Amino acid sequence: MKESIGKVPGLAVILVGQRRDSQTYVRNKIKACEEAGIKSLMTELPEDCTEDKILSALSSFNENPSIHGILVQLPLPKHLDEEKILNMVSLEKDVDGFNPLNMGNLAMRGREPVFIPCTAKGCIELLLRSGVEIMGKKAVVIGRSNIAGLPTSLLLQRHHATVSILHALSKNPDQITRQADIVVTAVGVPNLVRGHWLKPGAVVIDVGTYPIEDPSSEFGYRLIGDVCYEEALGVASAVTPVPGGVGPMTIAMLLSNTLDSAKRVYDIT
Ligand SMILES: NC(=O)C1=CN([C@@H]2O[C@H](COP(=O)(O)OP(=O)(O)OC[C@H]3O[C@@H](n4cnc5c(N)ncnc54)[C@H](OP(=O)(O)O)[C@@H]3O)[C@@H](O)[C@H]2O)C=CC1
Ligand SMILES: Nc1nc(=O)c2c([nH]1)NC[C@@H]1CN(c3ccc(C(=O)N[C@@H](CCC(=O)O)C(=O)O)cc3)C=[N+]21
Repeated sequence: MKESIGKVPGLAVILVGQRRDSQTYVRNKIKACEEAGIKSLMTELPEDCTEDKILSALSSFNENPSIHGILVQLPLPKHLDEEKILNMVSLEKDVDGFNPLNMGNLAMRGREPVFIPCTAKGCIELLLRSGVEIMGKKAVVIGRSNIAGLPTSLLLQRHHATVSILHALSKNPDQITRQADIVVTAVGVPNLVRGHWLKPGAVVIDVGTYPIEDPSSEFGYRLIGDVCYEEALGVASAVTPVPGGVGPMTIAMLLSNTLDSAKRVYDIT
């Protein structure tokens, strides 16, 4: 019998407000935890809750020895100070990697973050497991948000890609993407990346998800990505689908970070 039996990884999730997309993502994360044998603890707070309420929930999770990972679902309602809240998540339990200190360590040479943000880690994992070489390759990341674009560009850089970052004010984005071996897009604009934006043989990772009405689907909507999938398939060597691509990888990396955190606490290698 394994020594680790009885030592169960624990994840605490804080969800503030009633956003339908956030509720879906959190539900998916909790379901994945159950399937993997990770104990999850969910705190739901109303849209108008005070910052103190969240900080005190975080403080109790930081102290709780059976919680190894803490996740504050983003975005938070406007009246809350996101930086202050994320700063409160203990570095050792920051399985989302969104504590500014973790993010800073991801950006700085010679430093190691305790955890790498899940979407970025999921994108790199997809590349590595598909045998796509990153070192020395030209990568373009479209989008520079703290949650997706920025950490992905930093992580590609850590893997020695030559990285360009495109954003809403970039001019002639297609000319830049056409030079790229790897294109990661995290914008949320459907069909932004067309077939002619791509170099033949490029690898395309589509992080974007945009809900469109679809009465025939279970929840009345379905998700589409940033990439014009059919066009891209005709030019690229590989394209990740939406749904069923980066989304599930993000969740898998959350579980992986939570497990790593628990192993560290229980001193299991
Ligand atoms: N599958 C998953 O696991 C995840 C999916 N997502 C999805 O990824 C998408 C992006 O999310 P998130 O990063 O949080 O979104 P944000 O809105 O925070 O960021 C969007 C980024 O895209 C840039 N942008 C906007 N319009 C354009 C454009 N026309 N051309 C180029 N860049 C543009 C913005 O530029 P600027 O900085 O100049 O404003 C910004 O950097 C969403 O669809 C979201 O649902 C996000 C996280 C995880
Ligand atoms: N603190 C925090 N951490 C996050 O990691 C975080 C967040 N806040 N806020 C929002 C974004 C978005 N995100 C997704 C996770 C899974 C899917 C996912 O599993 N998508 C499925 C489909 C889901 C569906 O059907 O709605 C798929 O693409 O196949 C999508 C998006 C995590 N985020």
